[in-house]
Amino acid sequence: MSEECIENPERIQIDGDSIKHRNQVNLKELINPNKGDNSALLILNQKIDIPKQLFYKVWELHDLKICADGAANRLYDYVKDDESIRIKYLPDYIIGDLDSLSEKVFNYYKEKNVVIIRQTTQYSTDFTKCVNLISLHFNSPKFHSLISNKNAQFNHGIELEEGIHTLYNSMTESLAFSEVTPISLLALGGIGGRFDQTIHSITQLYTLSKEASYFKLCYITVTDLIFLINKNGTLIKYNPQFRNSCIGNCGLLPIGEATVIKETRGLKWDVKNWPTSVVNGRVSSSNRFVGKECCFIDTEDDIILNVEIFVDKLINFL
Ligand SMILES: Nc1ncnc2c1ncn2[C@@H]1O[C@H](COP(=O)(O)OP(=O)(O)OP(=O)(O)O)[C@@H](O)[C@H]1O
Ligand SMILES: Cc1ncc(C[n+]2csc(CCO)c2C)c(N)n1
Repeated sequence: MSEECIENPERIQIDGDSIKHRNQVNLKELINPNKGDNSALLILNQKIDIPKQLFYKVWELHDLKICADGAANRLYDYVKDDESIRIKYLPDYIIGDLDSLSEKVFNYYKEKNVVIIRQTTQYSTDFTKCVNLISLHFNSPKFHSLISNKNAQFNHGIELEEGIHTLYNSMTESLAFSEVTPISLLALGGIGGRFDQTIHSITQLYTLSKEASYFKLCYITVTDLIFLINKNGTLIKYNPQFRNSCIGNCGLLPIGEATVIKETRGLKWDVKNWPTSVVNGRVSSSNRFVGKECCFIDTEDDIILNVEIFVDKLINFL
């Protein structure tokens, strides 16, 4: 079959119910998780730059808050000198090799009984340590009994080098993925800044999709939401007012591997049988959603989607 590309009007009706799809993503739920999911906000080590109102709202909307190492400095600094606010926004965990966590911030959160776990391995990033910890938090009774041991143990009884990874690996042996409650994971600070860190963040989308698919990971930045679209048909749903006010352009980005976009429905430029590849310079960038309430993306392999967001407007819809 030969490739096609058509240009649609600014709004078209797409009947999502009549399209066979294996996966579904609700755009708003990437930020405001479905109540049936477990949810976590992961703060990575970059200056927090989203508007304060939005940050505090997103904080409230997530069950668990985790700082990757020096991200705790960023959280501490975000509230400037307002102690009455700082005390309200205590993370549940700080984890990492602790090379970037300042002594002042370490002492502050330690005194407030935040669980601070040191993991010294230089064979995984603090990001991965966080992701393993989040899964243990929601799925491992053994991890909970370690953490809740009131006899203050060194490093909460977790082996210093890679105890979290060891606990995680032994937990996954007996974990039936299909029975695990989905974890909505919103990550702040993983994109932009240092490029190797940014690419590492993208690898996590693929890794979790393959190895821990109960995670629904999405990055939020001041300009974008970035997440993975599973192959073989995904319906992306949104409220029309939300789309009109908060959403701009989008890009279908075959970062991990070249693929074929079998079909899209509801994009400004809809394609069929469209080979896409970074190497060959064929990427659907600067596209946008024109389906009134949904659009459909069907690819032969997983692909990354970025969706432009207007952060100042988002707060009105959360
Ligand atoms: N500039 C950045 N851009 C994107 N993500 C970042 C950046 N800096 C840190 N991060 C994320 O925050 C996490 C914690 O940051 P931290 O400074 O502790 O990094 P790290 O894991 O010690 O890495 P490195 O030793 O390479 O600096 C990192 O694992 C990474 O996921
Ligand atoms: C092939 C290879 N490349 C780089 C590193 C270094 N490294 C990877 S993750 C990490 C921790 C960052 O906090 C460090 C230092 C390695 N171990 N193996």
